[in-house]
Amino acid sequence: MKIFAAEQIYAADKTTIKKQNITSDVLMERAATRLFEWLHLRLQGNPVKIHLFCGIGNNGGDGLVLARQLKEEGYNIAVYVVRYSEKRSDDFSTNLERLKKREVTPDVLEEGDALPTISKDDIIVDAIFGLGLNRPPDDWVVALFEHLHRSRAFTLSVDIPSGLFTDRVPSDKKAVVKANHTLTFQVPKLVFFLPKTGIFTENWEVLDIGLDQEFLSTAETDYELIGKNEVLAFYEPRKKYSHKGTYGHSLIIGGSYGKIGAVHLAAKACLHTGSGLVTAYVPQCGYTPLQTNLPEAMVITDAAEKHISKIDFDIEPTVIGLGIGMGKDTKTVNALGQFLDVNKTPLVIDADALNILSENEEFLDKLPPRSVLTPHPKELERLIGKWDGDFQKLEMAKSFSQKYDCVLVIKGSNTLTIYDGKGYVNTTGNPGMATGGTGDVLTGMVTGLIAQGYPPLQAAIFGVYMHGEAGDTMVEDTGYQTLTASKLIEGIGEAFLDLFAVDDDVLADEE
Ligand SMILES: NC(=O)C1=CN([C@@H]2O[C@H](COP(=O)(O)OP(=O)(O)OC[C@H]3O[C@@H](n4cnc5c(N)ncnc54)[C@H](O)[C@@H]3O)[C@@H](O)[C@H]2O)[C@@H](O)CC1
Ligand SMILES: [K+]
Repeated sequence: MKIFAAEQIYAADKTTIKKQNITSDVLMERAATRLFEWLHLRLQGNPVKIHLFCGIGNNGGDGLVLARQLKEEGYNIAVYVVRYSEKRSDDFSTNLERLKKREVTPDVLEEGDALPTISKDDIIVDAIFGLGLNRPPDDWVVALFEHLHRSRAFTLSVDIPSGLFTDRVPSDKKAVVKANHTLTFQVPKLVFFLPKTGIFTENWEVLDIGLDQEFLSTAETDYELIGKNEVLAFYEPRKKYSHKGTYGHSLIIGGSYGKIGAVHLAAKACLHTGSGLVTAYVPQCGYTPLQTNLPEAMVITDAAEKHISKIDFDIEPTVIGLGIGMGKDTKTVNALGQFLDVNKTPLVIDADALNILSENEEFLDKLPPRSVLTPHPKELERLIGKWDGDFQKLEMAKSFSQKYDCVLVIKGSNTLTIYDGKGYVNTTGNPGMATGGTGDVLTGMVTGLIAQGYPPLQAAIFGVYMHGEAGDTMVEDTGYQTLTASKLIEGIGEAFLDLFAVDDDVLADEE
């Protein structure tokens, strides 16, 4: 699913109005009707108090239309106009008049006014600012936001939590409404997925308001949301007349004394993702544990006992996963530099190899085109430098990926894969996966996909999705705290099966 920038949404709005020959007022009515339907379906006439806070722009207009429709259905509402500006949008004004005709006169809130009492069992509708926010809200509006937050009432934001910009991180956390749920129009917004801005809404949901399909399907966007539909397009079925050679040979290079488990996890995940053959290249201390515990993998050992001192092998791997548990011993650093001088095989690079690259920038020029780098936030910072906010981080990551022609997988709650100026936002995964070894599993999975012929970008996007899906499947049995990297590997099979699973609802309909 595409993620549109605010300007594109305004343009989609305009095109829709023109092509459907409607007024903006009709579009607002349609959008707010979707909000009403959402609430009405859940509340079924429940007399709970609903406080609607409306700004003076079109977001506020949506709130006013919703208030009118709730009133007509007999709901217990209180409406407030948050007058943070003298200006009013036309559709706001039209709908204010319509509401007044239904004998609902909103309370106007201005600087210095007493704030309404809200009980924790009430519902707040936040229609104060939408996509049009262009500067931080005034202090008294921030105080209102804090008042809403303190009430602990369920807060439903319209389109976007008020105070959240679409293109930058707010400098003051208090200056944004904390939404329990956001009903966003037509398309998800990038800010829902970034660590410093995603925290302002616990959940989000898209409401289809019938914006012009042609515009939506033809527009190019800088970001895309990756769910099952997107990755299904990449999936390569296993062929009947195939053999292990058909699915590539992965080489996992890494490990050091005390960190052989990382290689074990990566190699095992690589096998579970479908790599035809997997070989591990480890220091000698890794030989016995790997041969004992992972019989499917072959093992080549370095001359050194406890760390990699020279990367030297006589096999021809399809792809190499590099760096897990490798450490940064001087000999290892030299070995990596010499290896990169001669290597032409596609690479997936993680962990200590990333840190070595950060400390030896000249190595970056030696990477084969479209190498996949999988940094967590700290490793990313070492690679691309410090950033100021999530948006600058993304721009810096894009430049880095362009400069070195690499696929950059920024690991996090919503892992973001960057390549060729575009970002792919993953939707699977959960906090249970914040545990040692899950990154090694991801490296193994992406390596295993490239081994089977998936191009590096698709392997990264698909691997990240499947990794998260495996975690989501397993956490249902383990709970967050007990999910481990080994468990995650067990979930990879389920993640593949889930790609083609038929929804229970569909089956129920057929019965
Ligand atoms: N295509 C869509 O997605 C649709 C969008 N609609 C709604 O329209 C919204 C956008 O409406 P607007 O463009 O009117 O934007 P807002 O409703 O966010 O209004 C902000 C208004 O306040 C001013 N302003 C911005 N920051 C301020 C600040 N810190 N202090 C004081 N004033 C400030 C702006 O100049 C603007 O007039 C969307 O978020 C959505 O809720 C819907 O009505 C219908 C369709
Ligand atoms: K809002």
